[in-house]
Amino acid sequence: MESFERYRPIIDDFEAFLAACERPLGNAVRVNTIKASVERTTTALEEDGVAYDQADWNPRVLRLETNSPGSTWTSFHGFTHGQEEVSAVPPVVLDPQPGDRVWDCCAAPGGKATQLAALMDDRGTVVANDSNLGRISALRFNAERLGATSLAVTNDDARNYSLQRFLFDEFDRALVDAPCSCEGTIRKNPDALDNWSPDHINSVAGIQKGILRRALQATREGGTVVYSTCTFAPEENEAVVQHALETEDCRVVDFDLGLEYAPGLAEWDGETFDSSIEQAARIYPHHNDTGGFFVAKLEVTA
Ligand SMILES: C[S@@+](CC[C@H](N)C(=O)[O-])C[C@H]1O[C@@H](n2cnc3c(N)ncnc32)[C@H](O)[C@@H]1O
Repeated sequence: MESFERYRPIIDDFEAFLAACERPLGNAVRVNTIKASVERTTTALEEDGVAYDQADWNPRVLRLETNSPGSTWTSFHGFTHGQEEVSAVPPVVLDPQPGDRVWDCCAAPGGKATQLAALMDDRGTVVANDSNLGRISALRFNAERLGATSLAVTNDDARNYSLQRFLFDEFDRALVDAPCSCEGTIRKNPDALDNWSPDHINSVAGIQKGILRRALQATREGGTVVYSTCTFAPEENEAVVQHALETEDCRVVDFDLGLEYAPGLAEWDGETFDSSIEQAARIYPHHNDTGGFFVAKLEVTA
């Protein structure tokens, strides 16, 4: 937790933040509406004797009072998918519509890609890409288990992704759920900070900038790109969005979310960020008793 000291000046109620980071995270699932409605799923959970709480901001997210959410009847049947509550936020912010062409640039193991397909009623195309071949099998498995037939899986580096293989030459929307230093997963994974270092943060920030730029280039004018990480480091969040504003035709836009969060930072370590980045969301563990996430929404302007 020592590495979090650098965030003392920017996090409100820092002691509450630290205390929340030390508490283990409860189990949450997302209802897979491709296979079953929320009502059918909650009825099945009740019949199974599994207690749950529906998230205020999203009725499709259920907090389960069981230590083995993967062993419930609803999970066996693909009605639910184990997914951290806060991890369900970026697809909701992207707001894909049925029929859209959506690129999930960093998709494995597929929690958000299958959520995107569900939000689109499984109509349209979700190109679920990941550069790590070892994680692709989990992505395929989850797509099949959850019945997401609109998913097409590719295995490439998103930074120089080619659209030549498709019958279209741009996407309507893209999600960059970037590889990151994972500080915000500390409640789920107490070892998350074992490999923490400023060098690692800076090296992953370079990859993030490349992926976000490519996502913006591959999305049509007026289309939407959501950039998210499960980390607090401003080098991987506001600084990456700032780089995109300086190098691509895009702007940061506002969004509504029924969750508590802090705004994007105005400055960090001597770097001043564009004021529009304050519309991004910094979701801290002490805000909603979740993990940590950063989410920014961008619109392609040319
Ligand atoms: C935070 S995880 C994605 C989680 C996923 N969105 C989900 O909800 O299940 C980041 C992913 O980025 C992938 N990745 C890392 N570098 C990449 C690159 N250059 N291009 C595409 N994917 C990359 C990693 O293999 C990893 O699976």
